[in-house]
Amino acid sequence: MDANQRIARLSAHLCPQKFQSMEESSSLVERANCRAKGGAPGFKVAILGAAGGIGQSLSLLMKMNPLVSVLHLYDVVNTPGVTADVSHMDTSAVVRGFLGAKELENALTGMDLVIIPAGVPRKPGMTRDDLFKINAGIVKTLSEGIAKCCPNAVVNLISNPVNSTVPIAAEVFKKAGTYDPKKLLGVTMLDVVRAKTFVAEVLGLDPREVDVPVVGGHAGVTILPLLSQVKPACSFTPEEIEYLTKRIQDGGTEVVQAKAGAGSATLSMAFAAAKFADACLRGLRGDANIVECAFVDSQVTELPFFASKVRIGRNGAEEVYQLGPLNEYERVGLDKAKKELADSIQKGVSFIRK
Ligand SMILES: NC(=O)c1ccc[n+]([C@@H]2O[C@H](COP(=O)([O-])OP(=O)(O)OC[C@H]3O[C@@H](n4cnc5c(N)ncnc54)[C@H](O)[C@@H]3O)[C@@H](O)[C@H]2O)c1
Ligand SMILES: O=C(O)C[C@H](O)C(=O)O
Repeated sequence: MDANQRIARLSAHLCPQKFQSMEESSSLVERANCRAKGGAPGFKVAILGAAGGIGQSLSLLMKMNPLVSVLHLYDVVNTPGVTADVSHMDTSAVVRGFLGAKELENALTGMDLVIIPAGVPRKPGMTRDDLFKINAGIVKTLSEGIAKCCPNAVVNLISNPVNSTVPIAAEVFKKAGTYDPKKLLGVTMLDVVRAKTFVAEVLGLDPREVDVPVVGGHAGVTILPLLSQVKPACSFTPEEIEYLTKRIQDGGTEVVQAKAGAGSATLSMAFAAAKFADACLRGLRGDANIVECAFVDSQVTELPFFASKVRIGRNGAEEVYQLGPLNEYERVGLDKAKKELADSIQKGVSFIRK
């Protein structure tokens, strides 16, 4: 291959839609895969909704992750620009962009981890459930693509309402015969990130030294911080417990109101999603003791899905931990959380079963 041919191939690399022929396309993909294998052994990760508020920052952060060898960026708008931009970062992951429904299958084929921040965000006055109408259909379509093209991938689902979108994805996978409960994880990491920040503020500690389990789900009262289990061990006054619980439960609304119509949390969410994805990749690699909170298929309560600490291993969420001892305040909170969660889960299931 002469120098001109090499340049032509490399410039087509960013935008598969510009390939001249299938032959060129597959040879290029092969070449990129070789490069990924040779230069940076690692995982293949797709971000669906990569051009959005979360998606762009998350693309940046995943391009920085040394465990990622191939990064596929998919959206229905603006992926070429985001892909060109992120691909100039001098880290080892090979970045490819995919634009529109006709490229979804190429975006998904061969992926180890699929992260989904696709869908509309809240505006002031809305609940997460108000997003169901639009986001349920988006999550259904993307899940159908995953079932077809990368049924063994671990899925990190961010799109709201998480309490319903995770059951939607599960139902799609069940219908397709590909459901592995260990591989579908609703991302509640932002609740944990907030809880660590707010608790550390009260205790006067570095947030990185603090551990706060947050269980239940990802909306209002379904977000249940277990302040009695904070590490390092500490005690709070009843006023502090009330303040912290409410602030953690309303963290999303705090950002929605501050953004005043310009969307919801994107930067802190991308940070949380990147942290969570990194934990999943370390688990897939076989690292021991990777434990994070996530909204998963669960037998911890009578509900089919629940957020709690899970151990992430080579097969996904390999172990789902019990809640541990709760105090009276948390038991009351758990009852409220379960009531709302039951309806949200059923709404997701019914959307697919009709
Ligand atoms: N789980 C959490 O903790 C958490 C936190 C923050 C936001 N969210 C949710 O994440 C979602 C995205 O938020 P955002 O601020 O990035 O929104 P955004 O509007 O900035 O970006 C969403 C992106 O999704 C894309 N999209 C729409 N339909 C698509 C489809 N069919 N396929 C692929 N991409 C599609 C859009 O083009 C857009 O680029 C919202 O539902 C929001 O509520 C969840
Ligand atoms: O609050 C929202 O709508 C977005 C997200 O779920 C969050 O917790 O920030």
